[in-house]
Amino acid sequence: MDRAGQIDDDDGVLAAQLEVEQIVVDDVYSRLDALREQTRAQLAQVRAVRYSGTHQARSERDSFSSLYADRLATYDAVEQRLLFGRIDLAADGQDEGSLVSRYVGRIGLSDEDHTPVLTDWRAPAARPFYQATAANPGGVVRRRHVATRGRVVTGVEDDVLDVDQLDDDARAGLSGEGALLAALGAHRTGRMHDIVATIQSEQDEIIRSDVEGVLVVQGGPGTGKTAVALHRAAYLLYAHRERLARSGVLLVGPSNAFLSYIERVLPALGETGVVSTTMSTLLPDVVATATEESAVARVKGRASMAGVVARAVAARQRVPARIQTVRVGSHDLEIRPDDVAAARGRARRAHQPHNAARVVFVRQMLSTLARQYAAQLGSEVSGEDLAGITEDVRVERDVRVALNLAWMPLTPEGLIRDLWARPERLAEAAPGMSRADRALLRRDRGAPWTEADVPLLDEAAELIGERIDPERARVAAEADAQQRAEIAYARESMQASGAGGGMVSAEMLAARFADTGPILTTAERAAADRSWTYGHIVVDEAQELSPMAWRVLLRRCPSRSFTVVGDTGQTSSGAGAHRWSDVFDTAVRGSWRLAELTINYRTPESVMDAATAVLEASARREGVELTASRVVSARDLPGALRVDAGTVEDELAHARTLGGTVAVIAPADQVVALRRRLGAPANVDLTAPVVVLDPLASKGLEFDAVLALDVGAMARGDAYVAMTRATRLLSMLGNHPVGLPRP
Ligand SMILES: Nc1ncnc2c1ncn2[C@@H]1O[C@H](COP(=O)(O)OP(=O)(O)OP(=O)(O)O)[C@@H](O)[C@H]1O
Repeated sequence: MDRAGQIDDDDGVLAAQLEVEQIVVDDVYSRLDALREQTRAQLAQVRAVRYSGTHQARSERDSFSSLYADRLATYDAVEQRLLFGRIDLAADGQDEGSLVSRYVGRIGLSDEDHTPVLTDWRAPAARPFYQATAANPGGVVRRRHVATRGRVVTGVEDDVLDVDQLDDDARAGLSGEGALLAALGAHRTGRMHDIVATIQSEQDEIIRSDVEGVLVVQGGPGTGKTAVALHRAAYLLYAHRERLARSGVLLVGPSNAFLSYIERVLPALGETGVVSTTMSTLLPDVVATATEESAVARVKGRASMAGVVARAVAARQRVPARIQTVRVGSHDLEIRPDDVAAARGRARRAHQPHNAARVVFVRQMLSTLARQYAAQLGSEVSGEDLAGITEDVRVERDVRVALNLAWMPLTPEGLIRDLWARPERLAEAAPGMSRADRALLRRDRGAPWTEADVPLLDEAAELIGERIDPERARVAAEADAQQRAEIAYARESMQASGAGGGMVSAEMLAARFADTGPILTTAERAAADRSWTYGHIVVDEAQELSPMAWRVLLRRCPSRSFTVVGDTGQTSSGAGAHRWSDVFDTAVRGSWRLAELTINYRTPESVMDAATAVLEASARREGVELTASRVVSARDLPGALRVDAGTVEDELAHARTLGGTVAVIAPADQVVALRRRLGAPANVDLTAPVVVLDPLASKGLEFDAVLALDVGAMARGDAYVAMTRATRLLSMLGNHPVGLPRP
C-alpha cells in the first residue's frame, strides 16, 4: 500500500474507534444527566416540604437537603473528562480471544438495572488500568486512554499489553503517541490539574498504600509528589469514607499561593472535605505574616524549645520566698510558702493544663486561708459559715493579687511574647541555651508573629489550655450534650433512609441541623477548632518543617496516619530536615515507611541535569552528604536551557513566544524592584502574564518558562528549587552557581 493509502486507512480506523467510544461516552453522560435530574428533583421536593415545626421534621428535611446538595455538587465537579480510560481484560471461561471492556472514570456510575457503566478510578476494579505493564499485564490485554473535550471524544491512545490476545482487526487499530507525553507537553495555566487519567504505576502504589502509619514519599523535583499526595487524599476519603468524613483530612502546604495553585484538584476528583492550610495559618486566632532570619527560625524550631515553653509555664507557678500577710475584714491571714507549695503540688498532680489546674490551686489555698480565719474566731464554725468565710477570702483584692502572683492565669500569646521581650524570662526558661541564641530571639512585645512562632504558640496553648470562665464552661457543656443528641439523631435518620456512605456524615448533618449559628461542614468546624484531631494529615514540602512544627501536627493526628511528601534536596528553611530518619526515628519511633518517586514529569532533561550538577557541586563544596536520590526526566526539549542569552526583557519576550505561564525567580531582596520594573503584580498572582517571586514562594509551583536571576546568590536548596520550576524553558541570567554546565 502506498503512504497516502496507509494514512487514509489509519484515518478510517481512528474515526471508527472514536465513534465506538463516543457511543459509550454519550451513554455515560446521559446517565450522569439522569442522576443529576433525579437528585435535583429530590432536592426540590424536600425543600418544598413546609416546616411542621418539630425538631425531627426539620432535621429530616435538612439532612436530605444537604445530602442531595452534596451529590449535585459532586456531579457538577466531575463533568470534565468524566470518562478517561478503558481496559480490555481477557474474559475468564469464555472463548479464547474474547474480551471484557471496563471503563474507568472520575466516579462510579451504574445504569437503571444496577449494571456498572463506569468504574470509579479509586475502586479496586480500576487498579489494573494503572498497574498493568507489558511484563506484568495482570489479565489486561489493552489499556486505552480516551481523550474528550466537553462531551466529545477527541482521541484514543492504546497501550497493548498482551498482543497475542488481540485479533487482526484490533491489531490494525492500535493507536497512540502516549497520553502521558501529551499531558506533560500541555501548557500550564497557573492552576494544577489532576493526573487521574495518567497516574503511573509507581505513583499508584503510593496513592493506594495503607492508611495506617506515617508514609514518607521522597522524590526529586517534578516527580509528582504533590499530585500523588492529592490523589492519595481523594483515594483515602473514598476507601475510608466512614472514618475520614467524620474526623476530616488536613492538608499542609508551603504557602497560600501554593494552596490556590492546587485548590481545584480535589474538587475535580469529587472531594471537597479537606482542610488546607499553611503552618502560618494553622491556628484559628493567630496571623503569622512576618518573616525572620533563617538562624532565628532554626533556634525556634529545635525540639528542645518544647522544654523551654514548659519551663516558662512552670515558672508562673511560683512559691513566694517569705510569708505574706493579707487582711480580710478585721483579720490578718498569712499566705505561707509551705501552704502554697502544697497547693501547687496538688494542682500539678491533677495533670491538667495550667489554667484548669489553677482552679485546683486556688480552691486549696482559699480553703487553707478560710481555716486560718476560722481558727482566729476561736469558736466552732459550721460548714455553712466556712463557706461564707471562703467567699469573703476569695473576693478580697489582696488575696487575689497574691494568688495570681503564685499561679498566674495565662494566655499562649502573653507567655511567648514575654519570652521574646524579657531576657530574664527566657534565661530562666532556657538555662541550656547559649547567650548568642537567646539574643537572636529578642524581640519587642508588639512585634508581629512569624511562622516559627506558630508551633511555640500551639505548644503553649496545649500546656495552658483555655482561659477558664465558669459561665462559658457551663454553656459549652450544654452545647456538647446537645451536639451528641443531634449526631445520634442524624445517624438514625440516615440509616432509616438508606443514605450514608456518600459525601455526608452524621456529624456533618448534625452540624447543619443545629439551629444556632451558620451551617458548617466538618472541614469548616475542624479549621476553626485548635484542638480538632484529624483522621489523616497530608504534608507537602515536608522537608521545610521544624521538629517543633512536627510536634504540632502529631498532636493533631493521634492515630499517626500521615502522608508526608518532600525532597530533602530542596530544603531551604534553617529548621528543616536533611534526612527523614532525623525527623521520624524519634517522632514516631520507627513506625514510618519510605517510598520513592524517581521520574521527573516536569523538567526537561537538559534542565534537570544542570540543576543536579549545581546541587551536587554546592553540596561537595559545603561538605554535605546528599540523601536524595537522582531523578530521571520523562522527556527532553531542545533549547530548554539558556544561559546568558540576552537581557531580562529579551528573555521574557522569548519566553512569551512559547505560550503558557512565565515566572521570574530572583533572590528575595530583588523581588520588589523587579516587580516594579516588569509591571508584575505585587503579590504572587499565578494568573498574571509574568509572576515575579523568590525561591521560597516558588516552592511546589511550576511554569512553562522561568527566568532565574542570580541563582549563584541563592542558598543550595533555593537554587535547586529555582532551577526546577520550568516545564519548557529555563533561562539563567546574572550571577551563576558553581557547577552550572553551559548548554
Ligand atoms: N502521572 C502523571 N501524569 C501526568 N502528569 C503528571 C504525572 N505525574 C506528575 N505529573 C505532572 O508533573 C508535574 C510535577 O508534579 P508535582 O508538582 O506533583 O511534582 P512535585 O514532586 O511535587 O514537584 P516539586 O517537589 O518540584 O514541587 C505536574 O504538572 C504534574 O501534573
